[in-house]
Amino acid sequence: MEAGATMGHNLHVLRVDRLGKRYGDRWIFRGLSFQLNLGDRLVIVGRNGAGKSTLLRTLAGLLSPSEGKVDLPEGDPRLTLGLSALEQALYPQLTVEEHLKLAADLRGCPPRSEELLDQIGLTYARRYPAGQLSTGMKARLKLAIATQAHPKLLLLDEPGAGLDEEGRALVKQIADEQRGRGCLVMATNDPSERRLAELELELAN
Ligand SMILES: Nc1ncnc2c1ncn2[C@@H]1O[C@H](COP(=O)(O)OP(=O)(O)OP(=O)(O)O)[C@@H](O)[C@H]1O
Repeated sequence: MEAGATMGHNLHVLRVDRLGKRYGDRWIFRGLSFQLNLGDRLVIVGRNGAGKSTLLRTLAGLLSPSEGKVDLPEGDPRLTLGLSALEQALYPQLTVEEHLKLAADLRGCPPRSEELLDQIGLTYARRYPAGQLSTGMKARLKLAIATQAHPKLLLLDEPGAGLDEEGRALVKQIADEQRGRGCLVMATNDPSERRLAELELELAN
């Protein structure tokens, strides 16, 4: 599959070349090639176990490819890449605002805490420890952490899971903002989230 404009163009944000990942001798996906340019939004769909999270984690550099390669945006990946995923751990004892500060410190970027707390609707919960947050509140905090440095490549794994209507509107807002900033890759089977992206890749194994 090839998404976005011409291959060989050097304005790409993400380029994936014959990418494959296997666990043991079982291939989860193989031969994936595509390119995303500024403003491109791609949704990855596929049944449970099809490999959506595995692909996102491989794009994020958390898993190494079994074959092929991923060209990430130029620059420090702590600033150019943001990932929000269900399995991502939060620190139960740290508060919402301490998470934002820690994430900013680790990235070496300004914390933007006030603005982010307001955007994710958690200003009232800024001093709650993460261990006391509901599922949807945790999902909102992960979105804030992923978008904190305005990454060129934003990777969202089932961002709407656990979110209420206002939380889903937040996902749409983030997807819209990302268009002007870089590109978005989102794994989801949710029909309303699928509509947020112009490009679609279906995984089947
Ligand atoms: N560390 C691992 N070792 C071996 N197999 C794994 C590992 N992680 C995932 N898998 C397998 O890889 C396949 C793809 O899993 P993955 O989580 O990427 O699917 P998914 O499409 O994101 O599923 P879902 O829609 O349920 O979130 C599954 O069959 C899973 O069991």
